[in-house]
Amino acid sequence: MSPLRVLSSGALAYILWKLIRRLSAPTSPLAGLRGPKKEHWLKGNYHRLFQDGLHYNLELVEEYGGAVKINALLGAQQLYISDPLALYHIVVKEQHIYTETDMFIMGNRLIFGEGLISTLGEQHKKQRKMLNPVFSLANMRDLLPIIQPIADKLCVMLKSQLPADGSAKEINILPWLSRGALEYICQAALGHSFGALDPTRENEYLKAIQMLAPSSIRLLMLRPFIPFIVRKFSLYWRNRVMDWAPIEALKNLRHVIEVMDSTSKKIFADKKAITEGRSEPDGPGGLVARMKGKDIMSIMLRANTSSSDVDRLTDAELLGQMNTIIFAGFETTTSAICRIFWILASKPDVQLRLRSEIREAKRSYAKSHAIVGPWEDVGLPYDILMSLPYLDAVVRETLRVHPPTSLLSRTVRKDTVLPLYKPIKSVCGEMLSAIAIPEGTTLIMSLLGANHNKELWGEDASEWRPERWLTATGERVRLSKDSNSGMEDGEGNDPSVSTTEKTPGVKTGMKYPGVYASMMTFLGGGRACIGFKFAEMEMKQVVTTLISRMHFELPSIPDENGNVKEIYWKVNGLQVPVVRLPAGDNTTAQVPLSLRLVQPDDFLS
Ligand code: HEM
Repeated sequence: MSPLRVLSSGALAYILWKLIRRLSAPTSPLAGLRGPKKEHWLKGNYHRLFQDGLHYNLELVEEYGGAVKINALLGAQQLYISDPLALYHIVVKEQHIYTETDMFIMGNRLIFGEGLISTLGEQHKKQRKMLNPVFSLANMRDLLPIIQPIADKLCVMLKSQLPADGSAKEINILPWLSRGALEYICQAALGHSFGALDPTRENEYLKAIQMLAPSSIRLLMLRPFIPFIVRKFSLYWRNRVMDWAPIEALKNLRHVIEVMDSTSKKIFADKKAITEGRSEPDGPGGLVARMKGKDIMSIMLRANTSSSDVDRLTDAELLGQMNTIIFAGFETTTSAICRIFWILASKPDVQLRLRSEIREAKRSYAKSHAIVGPWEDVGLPYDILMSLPYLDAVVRETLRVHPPTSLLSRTVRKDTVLPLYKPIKSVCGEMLSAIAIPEGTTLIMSLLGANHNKELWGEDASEWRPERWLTATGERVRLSKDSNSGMEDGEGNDPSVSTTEKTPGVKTGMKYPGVYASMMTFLGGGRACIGFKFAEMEMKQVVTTLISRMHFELPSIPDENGNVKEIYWKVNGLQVPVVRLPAGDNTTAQVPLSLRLVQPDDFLS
């Protein structure tokens, strides 16, 4: 029998076995909960949630409330959660019960080794303890001026494509912003440049990291098999299966892993040699010298060397953080920055107001520091950049309404009861204020549903309205103690503390347990996004640099068939911007915008 036959027969047998077991199982423990009907015998409702699922996700919450029973793959039933109290229990109070799924942890371990997204329990806690200080405000402050040249270079690359007479040109900004985000994270995380902003330079690592998400998404349907394969087959047999399997995406993924692994080992060895004084950094103008040891990897290596034996991470764990951080910080940030420019292009009044605020801040900083030259060239220091009210409101509101990651899963590790802030109606009409959940149940946390919850954000929850983050006089609203004050690790995320009714996303003392204001975009608790301050800083730096020099508009010129490009964002777990038919193919990720140099009247008068 051919390897393909063996594989497909094995997969079919596994699917049938799972289906038969599920069908013959006693009534599902979630049977009393309401939710949508199964829409596909194999995929349940999953394809509706994860493929272009914005409206489907929001309608689920609207119709069934904060806890919904959904049909998952292979006949399984899962719980879809957006209730704030339930999410607080899941990510903060009882996070040891609600852990990452085996599929997530084992899949990540195969790809990234022993990094933060591949570990659980004490090992994960130990890694967070080492890494949290690396992302401190002090380190972000130091990093910002060092990475400003990336935004400047990105600006030069885009500007060089524009007509000097001020007329507009359509540019697909996605590949440029993606290259910029890659350069940001590689320099900041590794203190290493792969020359991502130089289009003439081919680089295997860059190609590999860019191929990682698409290859993994193509293998989505194989992911449920990962725990079984990892438990039952040794590394030798897993590699043999990879060799045999006639699945292109699997071979691509293997290549990606090999390239990432060999590159990061080489950079790691060089960095370790410099940290331990066995090797000299590059010359005075070189990146290593310019970084002054402020990159995340160098800080981590120094902290590790000086830590006690019990706290020290192994080389495998340190190595595992490199690709993890780059992967976690690349696609998400690219998506968020693209979204901001798309919004600015769609709302010229917002763009003008934002540009005026930035000009004012740069001029005033230049004046107080006797900096001469065009205001556009002024790089703002961290504290000023982070405190610009309108910029902050635009970034915050974009991340709230359009969270780059919309859904995350957890497995319940022991029988438990999940309390709800707002009771839901059961199948028999009873109101439930808590749900009994048996061990082994999978939960889907809807970050999207949480960020659009009308109960907490108001009737206009799904509207993009930056003013909600501003006072009547245009200052930043006061946020709760834990929302943006360096709280990094779940402590202090109690949703009932230090909130006021005027804080966006807060009602009768209840808020979502997110690390970033009251939103769930970066999650909360011990597994919250460790890089959220870096992401916020990068987004603000790129936006201020680019809109100081360039004006962005939606495409308006019809193609040869008279069709104008309309950008549409598909919510597929991650957000994918495409151009709708007939001007586009509705599939290829792209953000074509019309760009021109800034003119004197591109400011508020
Ligand atoms: C707008 C950009 C970003 C968004 C929306 C985002 C969102 C998230 C979310 C929702 C999680 C939780 C994932 C889970 O529990 O499964 C997470 C985890 C993580 N993020 Fe981010 N992230 C962003 C940028 C970054 C950046 C720039 C970095 C690195 C510099 C980063 C590094 C990480 C890491 C290492 C984790 C795993 C944390 C852990 O498990 O302890 N992220 N991120």
